[in-house]
Amino acid sequence: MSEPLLRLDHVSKTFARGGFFSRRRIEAVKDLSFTIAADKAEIFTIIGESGSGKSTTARMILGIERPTGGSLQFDGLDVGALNGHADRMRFMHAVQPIFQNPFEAFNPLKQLDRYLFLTARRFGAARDQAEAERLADEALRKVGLSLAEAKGRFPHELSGGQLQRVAIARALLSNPKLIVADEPVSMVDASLRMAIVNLFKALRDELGISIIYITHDLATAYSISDRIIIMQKGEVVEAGDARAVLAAPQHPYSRQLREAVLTPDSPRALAS
Ligand SMILES: Nc1ncnc2c1ncn2[C@@H]1O[C@H](COP(=O)(O)OP(=O)(O)OP(=O)(O)O)[C@@H](O)[C@H]1O
Repeated sequence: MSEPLLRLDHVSKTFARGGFFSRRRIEAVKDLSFTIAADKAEIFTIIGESGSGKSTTARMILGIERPTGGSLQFDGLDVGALNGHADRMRFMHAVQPIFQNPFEAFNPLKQLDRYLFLTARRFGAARDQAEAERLADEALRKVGLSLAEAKGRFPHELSGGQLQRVAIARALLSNPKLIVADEPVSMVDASLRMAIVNLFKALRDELGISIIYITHDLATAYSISDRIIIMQKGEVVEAGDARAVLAAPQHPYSRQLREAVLTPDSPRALAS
């Protein structure tokens, strides 16, 4: 079997909190292992209540936080110890983040097209302005927008949903293999959530990009996930194929997941 794209091997993260006399250890993530295959793109969902360790996991996969135990490998790179400019650049091209609040991802005083052109020059290998514009337009069209719609506009002139699409377009400019999306729709209007998460399906199917989708939203999680892990207090309490977890739910969270399928938000999930 070929090497996986991403391998988490008994990954843990412990934080120390408090002062000298009242030092407490917080085990944010305990003994987490999973892989994402290199040859088949998938949407891998991490679901769990607040404080279950989802964001800490995302931050370790993105190389922002170092694990205190275990190892994290991405395409032959040790993510916990990225050394040298070439390795860091290769990693940053291949793994792109999407965060919860798109308004925090952009400077409010900077026009959105500038971001896209800069990213196209830096990551997308555009050699001149015309090529940067072409690549930016191509990326925006993949998320249902166009350069004409974004040109000259500031972040506050777009809705949260549109801005999250621009953030996804920017991520696509580096041709990533993996997108780590941490609560990407929790600040987006409920009526637009499905449209954004359905975009992830298109990225998986049409561009072969794997997505790690982190959420506590059961309806969207059920609708788009190939595999799911359910975390509670830093530990995986249930894992497997999304439909299999739903077919035989063991954990209260998986039972809620089953009920979420029956909400008006996800009629398509029921029908499929
Ligand atoms: N930098 C830090 N220093 C100390 N403790 C931290 C730090 N980051 C996270 N924690 C703690 O680790 C635990 C897991 O937090 P984490 O943010 O990963 O959970 P989460 O599932 O993403 O929650 P949420 O959905 O609220 O973002 C929590 O108890 C949190 O308080």
